[in-house]
Amino acid sequence: MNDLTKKYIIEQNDAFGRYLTAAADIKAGETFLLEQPILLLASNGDRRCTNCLKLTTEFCRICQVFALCDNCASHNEYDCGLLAGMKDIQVDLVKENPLIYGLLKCLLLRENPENTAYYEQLIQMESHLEARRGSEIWRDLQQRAVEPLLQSGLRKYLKDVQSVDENLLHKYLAIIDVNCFEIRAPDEGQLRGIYPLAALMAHNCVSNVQASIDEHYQMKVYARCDVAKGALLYNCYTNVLLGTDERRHLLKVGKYFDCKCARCEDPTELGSHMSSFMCARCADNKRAGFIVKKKKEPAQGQQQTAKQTKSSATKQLWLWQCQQCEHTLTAETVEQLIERAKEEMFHAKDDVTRYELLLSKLTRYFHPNHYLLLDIKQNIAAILRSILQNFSLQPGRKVYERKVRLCQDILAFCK
Ligand SMILES: C[S@@+](CC[C@H](N)C(=O)[O-])C[C@H]1O[C@@H](n2cnc3c(N)ncnc32)[C@H](O)[C@@H]1O
Repeated sequence: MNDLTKKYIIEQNDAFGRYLTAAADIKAGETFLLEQPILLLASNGDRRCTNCLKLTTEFCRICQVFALCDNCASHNEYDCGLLAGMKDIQVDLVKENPLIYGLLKCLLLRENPENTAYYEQLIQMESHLEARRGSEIWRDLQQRAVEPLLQSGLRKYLKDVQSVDENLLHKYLAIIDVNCFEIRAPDEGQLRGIYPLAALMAHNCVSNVQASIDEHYQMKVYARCDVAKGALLYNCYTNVLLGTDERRHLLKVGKYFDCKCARCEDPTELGSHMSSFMCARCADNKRAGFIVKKKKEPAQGQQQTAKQTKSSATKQLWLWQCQQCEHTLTAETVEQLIERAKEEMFHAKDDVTRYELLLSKLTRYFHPNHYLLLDIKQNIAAILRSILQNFSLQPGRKVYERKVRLCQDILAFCK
């Protein structure tokens, strides 16, 4: 390891598990962590060449298990040799279930004596195995990865065979889901990478670090702002351009924790109003009022009755209320407004005129900074980009101006 190891410390507490803090002052823009992945995996059941990671339908002629494209002569010698020696396995079962490859890569890391240290790092990672047990994702992966792998017959060729059971395989899948970084694939689509040190950083919806991954899959993590010695190094695990409810939901179902960062806890999302609505009553009175989601003050003596379900109790903890006039919206109305807007966005797909009309219509109900309006702006900007790249369409000055304006609006949120 290089000198950068002096820039961070691994610590642990009950709230976050393990996390990183700054071991010294880190300046804005300064790189404090460089890391290579211990695993690179295809996403979404894609079939990718195990060597160059491009999409392919070809397989290695020697081991016959891993995908290998025509442009690549070979892949990892140890993996290929071990698999080639497994004479009576059901190769078709492996090929038909591409999610098996993630498991296979974890098992091969465990097998290879040269990779013991990497495997130790992998198996120590947070899995939230018990929270996943029996869930929908558990059942789905049981069917599409765990069972086919166990039925393929390759288990008997692995060391310490008794320990290679459903539990271990689900643990691998859970570790990947909780810890992976999304990476752009060399052709199209996404890959998933496991970077054990970078994965230790705790989450915050306003991060103080930025991770970038180069074409050789090396990750570089640098500070987005000055970070004082002793401060936590926070990465953002989710899309910063989503509203609080959406971010919290994704973090809960994907990473198994309730985000309590300052942005999630603040009804105005630190003044950005990315989840706020326009108050109709204030608009009637010719003033601007914004409806935000606030925690309800519990009435004195009010207690949750045994009959209340957990979700109804959770809903009752929140209130959508105007900061100016205290006018309220019910949670159902808010849900409907969002669902209807999403439906209309779906139907406007790829049509700039429909998007622009929708944008001006929704501005009556949603705060101009609302994340759905931002999403529409991004969609319009993407369409305008392709128009501007096509000189045969002879785009006029207005198209350029609109594109610049939209990009300025979007960039304002990325600071
Ligand atoms: C990528 S791992 C981070 C490393 C992990 N803490 C460990 O000990 O291996 C993500 C997990 O860390 C914990 N975590 C990260 N950020 C958190 C936060 N802001 N609040 C609560 N838990 C957090 C959660 O358990 C989450 O599933």
